[in-house]
Amino acid sequence: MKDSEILMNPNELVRFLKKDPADFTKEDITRFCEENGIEMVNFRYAAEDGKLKTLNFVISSKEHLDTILSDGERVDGSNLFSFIEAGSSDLYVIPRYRTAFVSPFAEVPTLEFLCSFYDSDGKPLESAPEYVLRKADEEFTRRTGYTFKALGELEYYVISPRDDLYPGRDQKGYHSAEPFVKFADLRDEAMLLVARAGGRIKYGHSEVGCFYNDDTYYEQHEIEFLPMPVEQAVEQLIVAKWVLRMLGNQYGVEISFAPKITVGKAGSGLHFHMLVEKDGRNLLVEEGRLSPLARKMIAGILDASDALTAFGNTIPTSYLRLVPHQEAPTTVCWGDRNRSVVVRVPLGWIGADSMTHDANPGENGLTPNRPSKQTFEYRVADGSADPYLIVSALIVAALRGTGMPGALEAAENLYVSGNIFRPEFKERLAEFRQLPASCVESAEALEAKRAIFEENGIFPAGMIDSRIATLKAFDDRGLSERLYGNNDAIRELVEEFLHVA
Ligand SMILES: NC(=O)CC[C@H](N)C(=O)O
Repeated sequence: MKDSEILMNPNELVRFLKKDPADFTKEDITRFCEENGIEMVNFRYAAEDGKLKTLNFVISSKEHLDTILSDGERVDGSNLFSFIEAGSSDLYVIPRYRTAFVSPFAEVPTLEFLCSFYDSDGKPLESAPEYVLRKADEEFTRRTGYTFKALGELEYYVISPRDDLYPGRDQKGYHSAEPFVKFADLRDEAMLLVARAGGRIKYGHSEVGCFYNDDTYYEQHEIEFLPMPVEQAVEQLIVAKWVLRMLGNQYGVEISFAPKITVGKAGSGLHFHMLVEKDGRNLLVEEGRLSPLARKMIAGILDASDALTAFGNTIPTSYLRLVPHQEAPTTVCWGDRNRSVVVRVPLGWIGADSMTHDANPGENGLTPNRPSKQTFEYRVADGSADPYLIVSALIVAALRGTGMPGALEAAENLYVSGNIFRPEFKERLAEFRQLPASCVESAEALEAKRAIFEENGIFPAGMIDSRIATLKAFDDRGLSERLYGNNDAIRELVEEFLHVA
């Protein structure tokens, strides 16, 4: 980490210890606690429900702190994960020092750590989502020699009592500013706290979704992160969801990451952008266009896209979101600007280096040769996803694409250059596969393609079995059609899943 990155780093530990979090040692953490009056430690881990759990400690001595940091603790895994049986359920949780941050909410100075799960033999817990991601990431690098990076776009609704002063316009919230949006301050505060907790944020803005329902106001926002190694990409999302909910509680409003709040209004996605690097060079771009590597990875993702929903779209209301004309994907194809596709390739500043000089004629300094910002974006997932598992599944699918026979031809055949719902695409649209329309269909797709995810032991068979069983238990085939027009039933279903994941 360069001095400049340390000096302005939002994370207090980085500024104090003057080093990259990856290099934090137990001694560093202890010194930070001693010199900053830290009195408590919290262990945090996401369980099967995707929410951050907590185990609190009061530090009673330097030796006690040393024991906490060295040994971790023991927890009952059967209450955290359904695939762990009661009876042989003890697990260890071990703090990862690089994730340390000062709690933004605790009244006494408290240090927070994200933890990893270990089994009774001290081995990483095979089915821990965080370990699945580590395996997928390591396999990608082992097979290709490249680093996989990702970032999430976290969309959410703020649900509050109606306020008719400077009202927002229905479905016109995109990038709206105060006073026409009411919860930009909550977003700003969340961004700051997430950055202090180690998250790297690209930007925040208000989103399309904006509507009133009787006395309730629904306002949609988004926080988008910067590309990070995948474990950090997921960690920052999980911390951000926690921070947003905590702030919601303080502001007296509900924050929901639910895929759909009501039919006919924008849903909330959890899109993931991806890129691949080697020696700091972005390999998605070659000679000013999308590289064959990128196109093969996209082909791999499209090929597995029906089964991917089993990890990214895990509740019945997920499938109320995947409908036409709501900027959500429906059809298995990819494109550049179109938002109804599974994978979108956004503008990547290719061939656009003279803009700054044009806008600032006095500025003659050339933009330094920075690595390309090009990414491709998987648009299907929503807030019901376990981010560890959907990113693992995307890596596995993309890696498979790199060795898939005919991947480049498949990518070419599935490319659409414009809005897929325009009349000229009608015939091609009919040729493309549609995404699953229910949890049950998603489970069936995973059943058919489970081998892709189980290869090399990345996803344990028991975890896939449990995913399939959970999805099938919703018994929601044809639910969207059955609910059509029945607003009370839709409202009830939305309410049931408002705070899932
Ligand atoms: N601008 C956007 O891309 C909005 C995305 C949309 N909210 C979704 O459901 O995915």
